[in-house]
Amino acid sequence: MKMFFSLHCEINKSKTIRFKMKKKKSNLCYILISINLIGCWNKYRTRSSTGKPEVSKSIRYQTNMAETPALIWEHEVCSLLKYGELIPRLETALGKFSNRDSAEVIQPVRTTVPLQKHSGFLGVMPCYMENEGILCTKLVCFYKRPTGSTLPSTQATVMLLDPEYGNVKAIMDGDVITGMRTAAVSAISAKLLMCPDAEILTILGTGKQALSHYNVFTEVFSFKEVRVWSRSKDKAEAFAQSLGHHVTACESVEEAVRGADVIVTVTRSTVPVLSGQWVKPGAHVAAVGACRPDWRELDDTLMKQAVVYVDSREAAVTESGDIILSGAEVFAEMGEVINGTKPAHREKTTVFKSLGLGVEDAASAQLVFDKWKSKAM
Ligand SMILES: NC(=O)C1=CN([C@@H]2O[C@H](COP(=O)(O)OP(=O)(O)OC[C@H]3O[C@@H](n4cnc5c(N)ncnc54)[C@H](O)[C@@H]3O)[C@@H](O)[C@H]2O)C=CC1
Ligand SMILES: O=C([O-])C1=[NH+]CCC1
Repeated sequence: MKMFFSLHCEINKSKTIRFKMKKKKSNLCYILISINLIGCWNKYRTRSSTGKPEVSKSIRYQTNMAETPALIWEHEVCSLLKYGELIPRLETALGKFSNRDSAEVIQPVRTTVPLQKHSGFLGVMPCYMENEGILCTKLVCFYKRPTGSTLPSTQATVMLLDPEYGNVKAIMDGDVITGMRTAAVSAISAKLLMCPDAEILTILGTGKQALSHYNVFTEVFSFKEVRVWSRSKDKAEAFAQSLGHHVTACESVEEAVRGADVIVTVTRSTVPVLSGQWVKPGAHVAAVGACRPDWRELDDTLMKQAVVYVDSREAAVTESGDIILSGAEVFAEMGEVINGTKPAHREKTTVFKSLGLGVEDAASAQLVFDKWKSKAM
């Protein structure tokens, strides 16, 4: 691995400046550090009456308190984030979110800016967890791509900030976080809501989320059968083969979901693909796609026959086409079930409508950062 050196500047009581060299892992880090140092020097140096540069109080503040942002790349996030550690952190975060205690979590519904020309949206997802000292925001662009498009459906970046000073502590890849935290939250919903003897898992869709969902569901549970479906049989077969010979590619949604105990919908569809007619009574559905008020994955029959759980009530009634257009009632948030304030109806057909929350990104990013720091030491 390439090693770079970063320059660290310290100011002692006599206002003399010391520069220290420190090993860093990336050249971009090095560039950022240099920019930061030059910027902070230019901004905060003052001229004394003798015309010589003098260090003001502000630079002491800046150099002592502000740290150079860490840049944490996709492969690093990938190697640092493990479901075994992520899942408990997300359960805690969802529980705190549902307490609606502003000292625990402040997390508004994401702001979305339409990118009309590109059939997409920029989502801004801030979150502050005061008691834990976590201030975070994710920027995520997501798109309604035409069939056959090879462009990514989502691209995300996560930023962690120091809540006291407001400086950025870390900028990290958000794609792995988005893939893993979304799948982990679906697995939490299944852990709480699927029937205890669940044997058959079906995944509708064969993209990024399909893969992260397959990974976590097979790591955490022991299904006897896994089925996958995609609009193109070839894609479904290629996906099934890439996962192993125990995975079956199905021709139709109906064939894929009949008799399944757990169904994960991870498509980019904007119209219903899953009908309640085909869903076994008592099955659990984790519905991950359709995150705009006019997008659907599930039909009205399913939405009305199921007990509906969500990640956030506010987000559900603002962003979920499956909830808004079906008129289905939200029974509980996942966090309420975790907190024990709402029951988990395992015996009934359940839908967990996932939209994705900033608090999930914040908890995940802090975990990545903690591990990155302990490795860097
Ligand atoms: N709830 C959450 O927290 C999150 C939700 N998402 C959403 O999850 C969905 C999947 O995301 P990715 O796996 O990253 O996307 P992807 O582009 O990697 O995969 C999408 C899959 O949907 C299939 N598909 C596209 N149009 C379809 C249609 N009309 N009917 C049936 N299948 C169709 C594609 O063939 C592909 O298999 C997207 O809607 C995305 O916006 C993404 C991230 C987080
Ligand atoms: O939570 C998230 O990152 C997203 N939800 C829908 C698209 C992206």
